[in-house]
Amino acid sequence: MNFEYIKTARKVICIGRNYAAHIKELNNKVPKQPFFFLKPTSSIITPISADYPCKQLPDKSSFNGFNSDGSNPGNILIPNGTIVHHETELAVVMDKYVSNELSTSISNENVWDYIRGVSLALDLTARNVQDEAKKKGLPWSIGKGFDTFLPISGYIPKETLLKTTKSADLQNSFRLKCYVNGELRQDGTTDLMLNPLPKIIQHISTMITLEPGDIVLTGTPSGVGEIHNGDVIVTELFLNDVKLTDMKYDCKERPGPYKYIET
Ligand SMILES: O=C([O-])CC(=O)C(=O)O
Ligand SMILES: [Mg+2]
Repeated sequence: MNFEYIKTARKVICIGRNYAAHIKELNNKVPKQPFFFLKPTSSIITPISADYPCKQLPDKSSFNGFNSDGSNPGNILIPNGTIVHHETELAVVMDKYVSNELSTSISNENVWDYIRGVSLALDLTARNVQDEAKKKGLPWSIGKGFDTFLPISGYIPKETLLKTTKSADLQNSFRLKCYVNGELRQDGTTDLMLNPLPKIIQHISTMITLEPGDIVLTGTPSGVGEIHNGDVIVTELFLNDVKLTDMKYDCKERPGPYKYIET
């Protein structure tokens, strides 16, 4: 697995509410314009395996930088008092500076000129922290940005995608699955995105310039739900019927003094 790409991500930017069924399950409205939020790179973890053993962190620490190969093998940490939801998402890795693009200039055909490859991500969300922020007009940064809230897979270059499928229509060919303790919770396909990749990238570029290496999360399909200390989360990314990658994480209690208290 190649995690080198994580070192070049200067930001992680995410679209919210990009699948109709997910909007409905959380009783939200379809946005009139796409909207975005950021996740800090300090929230990134990568899977633990024989090749990538769990990092020994300094006392009390829940993030201490990336290994020289870009990995940060760790468990999902559940902060005290939070209700954490899994959101499995397709991530794309940018290959170019993209700034102030016109809506006519990025198409389904040329969008892959802007993208270096893809990976599989979990946009973990402290739903009660986010719900309070939504109600009070406060930022989502903490609900989305706790340490370990961005589990991410190794990188799949676009050349592999193009070799794996004969179809030129990559946008509509990915499938995402998420299991909690063996139970299938999410199973969605990227043809259901309300804003497809060209629109996501073009829109972001009109407000925030995308830089090579930046990671863009494309929104979650329906089926989000709670995860708790002791749960095992497995998520999978397919291109048509071919599994591109998967990830497995254990959930543990977050150490340290944080406890969710209403703002
Ligand atoms: O927290 C939310 O529901 C917004 C979001 O990230 C998504 O739709 O993927
Ligand atoms: Mg999300």
